[in-house]
Order: sequence, then C-alpha cells, then structure tokens
Amino acid sequence: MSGGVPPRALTIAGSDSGGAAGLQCDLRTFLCCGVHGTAAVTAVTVQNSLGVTGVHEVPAEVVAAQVEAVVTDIGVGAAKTGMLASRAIIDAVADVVARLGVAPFVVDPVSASMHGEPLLHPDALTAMTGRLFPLATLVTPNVLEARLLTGLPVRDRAGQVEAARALHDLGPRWVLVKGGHLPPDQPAVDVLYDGTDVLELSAERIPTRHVHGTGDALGAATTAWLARGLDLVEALRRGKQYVTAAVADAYPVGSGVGPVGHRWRVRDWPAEDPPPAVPA
Ligand SMILES: Nc1ncnc2c1ncn2[C@@H]1O[C@H](COP(=O)(O)OP(=O)(O)O)[C@@H](O)[C@H]1O
Ligand SMILES: Cc1ncc(COP(=O)(O)OP(=O)(O)O)c(N)n1
Repeated sequence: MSGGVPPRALTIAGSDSGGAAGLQCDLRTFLCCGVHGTAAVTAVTVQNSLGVTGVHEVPAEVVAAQVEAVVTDIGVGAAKTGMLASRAIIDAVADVVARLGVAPFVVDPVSASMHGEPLLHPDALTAMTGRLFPLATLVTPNVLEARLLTGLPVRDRAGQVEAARALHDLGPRWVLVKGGHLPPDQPAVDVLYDGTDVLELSAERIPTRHVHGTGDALGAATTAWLARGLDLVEALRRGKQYVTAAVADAYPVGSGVGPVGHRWRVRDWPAEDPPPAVPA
C-alpha cells in the first residue's frame, strides 16, 4: 500500500470491547484486504467472549456526522453496516447514505449477538427493511435474521432460497442468506440471489466453537474487495475465501467463544518478531 492513495472502505458499526466482531473486526479485515478502513461508530457494547452485558448508543446525528466527515474528505469506495441499534440511527444512516450517494453499500442486518443478546431494537426492523434495504447493493442476513425478517422457517438450503427471494422483493440488488447457523452436519453454504439466478457459495464446515466475528469478517472482506473495484460476485467469492480461512485460523481467548483469526494474512511476520518499524 505504499505510494499513492489506497482504496478506502467505511464501516458503520458498533464497537465490540472483546475485539472479535463489530468495527474492530471490520477494520482488521479491511487492513488485511489492502484497504484503508474508516469507521462511523453507532454504539459501544460491553462485550467479551461470554456475551454482551451493556449497550450505549451514539446519538443518531453523531453517526450521520461521522459518515459525512469521512465521505466528504477521505472518500469511500464501498461501505458496510453492522450493528445499527435503533430506528433513529437507521433513519439517519439511510438519509446520509442516500444524500451522498455512498455505493456499493453492503447491509448486514445484525439483530442479535451470537449469544442471543439483542443488538437492534425490535421496532427498528421496519426501518431496516423499508429504508436501508432499497439502498443496498447486498444484504447479508444469517439464518436467524432471515427468519426474523421474513417469518419463514429457513431450515435448509431450500429455505435459504425462499428467504432470499422474499428479501429481494424489498429492494436490494443482491441477497446473501448465510448458512453458518444451519445444523453442524450441513456444509457452510451461503445462498446468493440477484432476482433471477441463485448461486451457492460453499465451504467445508470447520469444526471449531470459536466463530465470533464470522459475519463481520465476510461482510468486511467483501466490502474491501468492492472498494478495490471487483464486481459483486467476485468480491463475495473472495470474501467467502477470507472468512473460511479466518474460521480455520480461529483461536481461544476468554472462557467463551473466541474470535475468528486474521493472522493467516500476516503469517510472514514471525510471532516472536515485532512488525516492521513505521518510518517517522
Ligand atoms: N464452522 C464454520 N466453518 C466454515 N464456515 C463457517 C462456519 N461458521 C460460519 N461460517 C461461514 O461464516 C460466514 C458467516 O456466517 P454466519 O455465521 O451464518 O453469519 P453471522 O456471523 O452473521 O451469524 C458464512 O460464510 C458462513 O458460511
Ligand atoms: C458490536 C457488534 N457488532 C456485531 C456483532 C455480531 O457480529 P457477527 O460477526 O455478525 O456475528 P457473530 O459471528 O459474532 O455471531 C457483535 N457481536 N457485536
């Protein structure tokens, strides 16, 4: 990334104090994909490997101001959303993204932590689908979010396709229904739908309990590759490769669920050595 202006990507997301998911995961992934990362913080969560015990929301106008400050000065080649917390924040994000023409725009409709604590007020769901989905290049619900948003059972691949079709009717260009939460005997298959064709992105399910941050890693890597100019399908293929490698590189920290790993991208730095000095 030396010399010249690097590609830039923006995450509009919450902070995970445990460092596994949220904007910490997104910024780490952006770097690992060769992109300068920027962040508009939506909420501060009190979170570790065992779960979320507190949420402090950022005022909606401050979230929008962060987006505007980044877009109008640094520039944004692609953006993603993570935890948006409230209807007011969703409305503010939709307004500023539409006004500034932020695109491509990846919307991960994060509704709960992997331990089940809510990360989105229930009354914000209609704003998510009504305001944000029509602006989205890609929406990336997991199986639980697809159930919540459609009311469909979504138990297998056929259910993923049915949900993707229903969600596509709400206005996004592409829908990806992720398969990480399907039963462990099924492969990790994500279903992509563009209104006409269904494409499967499949990977072997890696047997680990340390899967905190999978959704964010997939969305952020895809956003990074969009910022680098790839088309959606190729960016998503690389995002899927990234998250599969990250799950394979997951590690335990804390006494609960550990994070997916990003160290495979910097393997050339021996663990015992400091990273190269930054020139003054
Ligand atoms: N054990 C696993 N092995 C390989 N890939 C996985 C595993 N668990 C999740 N994934 C992949 O991680 C990505 C995120 O999926 P998912 O866990 O469903 O989303 P979220 O993190 O939003 O709940 C998807 O590409 C999914 O297929
Ligand atoms: C602050 C914050 N944002 C998002 C999440 C959920 O992360 P995600 O990668 O979508 O899901 P898991 O793979 O961790 O289930 C979070 N926990 N905190």
